[in-house]
Amino acid sequence: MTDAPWPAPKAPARLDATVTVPGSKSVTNRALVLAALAADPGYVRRPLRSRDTLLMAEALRSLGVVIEDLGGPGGGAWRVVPAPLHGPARVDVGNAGTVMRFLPPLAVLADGPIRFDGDPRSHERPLHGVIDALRALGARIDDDGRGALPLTVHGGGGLEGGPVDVDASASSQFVSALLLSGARYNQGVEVRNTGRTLPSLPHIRMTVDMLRRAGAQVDSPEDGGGPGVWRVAPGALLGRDLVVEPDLSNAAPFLAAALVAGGRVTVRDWPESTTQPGDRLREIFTEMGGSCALVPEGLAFTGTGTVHGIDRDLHEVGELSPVIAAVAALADGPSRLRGIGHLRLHETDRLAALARELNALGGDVSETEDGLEIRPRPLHGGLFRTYDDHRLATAAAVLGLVVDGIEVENVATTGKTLPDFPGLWTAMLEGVAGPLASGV
Ligand SMILES: O=C(O)C1=C[C@@H](OP(=O)(O)O)[C@@H](O)[C@H](O)C1
Ligand SMILES: C=C(OP(=O)(O)O)C(=O)O
Repeated sequence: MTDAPWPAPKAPARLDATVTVPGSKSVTNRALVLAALAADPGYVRRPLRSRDTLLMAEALRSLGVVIEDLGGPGGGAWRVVPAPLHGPARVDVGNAGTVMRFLPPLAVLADGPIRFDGDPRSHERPLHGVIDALRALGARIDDDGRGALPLTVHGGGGLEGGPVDVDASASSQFVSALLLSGARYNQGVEVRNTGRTLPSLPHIRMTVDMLRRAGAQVDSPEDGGGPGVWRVAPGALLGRDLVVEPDLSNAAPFLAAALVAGGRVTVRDWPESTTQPGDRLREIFTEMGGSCALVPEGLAFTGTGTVHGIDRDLHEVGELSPVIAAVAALADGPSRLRGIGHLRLHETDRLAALARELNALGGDVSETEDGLEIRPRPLHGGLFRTYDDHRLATAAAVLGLVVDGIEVENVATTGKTLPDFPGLWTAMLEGVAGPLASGV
């Protein structure tokens, strides 16, 4: 990346903005997969159009699925017309966990070889849970033996399916991946997590919820289905007409802005009920000193500029950690962020990157085995390196609101899940931020 660093803007005295956050990555990519596997056409409205979701759409198209862009305001809509899945095809996963994990279980249904590859980092991210499980269920996969990309799935036009053990301690996406395609296997699928831990449970709940809304019969541990066991019965999936919720994890930096700079930021169209982990921000940022209310327009979040430290297990909401760490570095007391060892396997080693970059600005952050200890100290300006990680870049923008001279390396990396983050951020500081979503 050769672009000049982005000078992160300082906040005005008091924020007062209403923000439209684009659609959820996790919902958009699940919706695309489920629509592609359905028995009839469906609509994905207000989809996120970012690198991760465009890669998903392109991958499905390369397998024969028709995805028509209907355009329209507020993200517009995609019409998804399922079709028999064909190989040979090549899938570029970029560095999207959802693409590299969700699509191999779908590719086994195709009638030819599907080659998967992506960014250099995608070769380091764990995929063994998906590869081993698919092999145990009867799939033929060629890889280089590391349990990672690149690989070829030799689609045989179907899969027997049935019970399978998976160690999902490295990523909840292993479980979600198998469940999403499981209804299309002859026997369905029964996934048992053999790992000692399981991150990001809300994302598995999202998978279960979206499968059920598509007509699948799913048992989960939460309905007494046995600890760590999920079952999807074989059967057809329905095409849906679905409106994608705003991405609440990407709402994090905007809410954090009100917290650290003081003032109010309202995020439009905050869902009343959701499986997105970002909904926990209401509680986490309230504990850190803010207050919030669901108002007709969305979630109104108010801060004073004074932030408190927290001691919290974040394993269910790991993707919120980079922004929480940035806020914690500006607090009036220390923080311990626990239960997030799996973040070492995300877009970058997020624990190492956050500690290194915050310390380079004068902070006092240490890595623990499963998290971070953050002892706030006055920070100074400097270059914040982002390691091709969208959430490192948005975390740096939060620091820049109150610390002079923060420059963010490769801010364009935010495009993984957020189109035009700098534009949205600047508009927030000017008090507007984003087109009205209502009426879409
Ligand atoms: O299923 C999903 O949509 C996701 C699950 C989580 O992955 P991990 O369980 O690997 O943390 C999360 O961090 C990621 O951003 C999105
Ligand atoms: C971990 C993340 O992404 P991915 O879907 O690539 O795993 C993330 O968005 O924080």
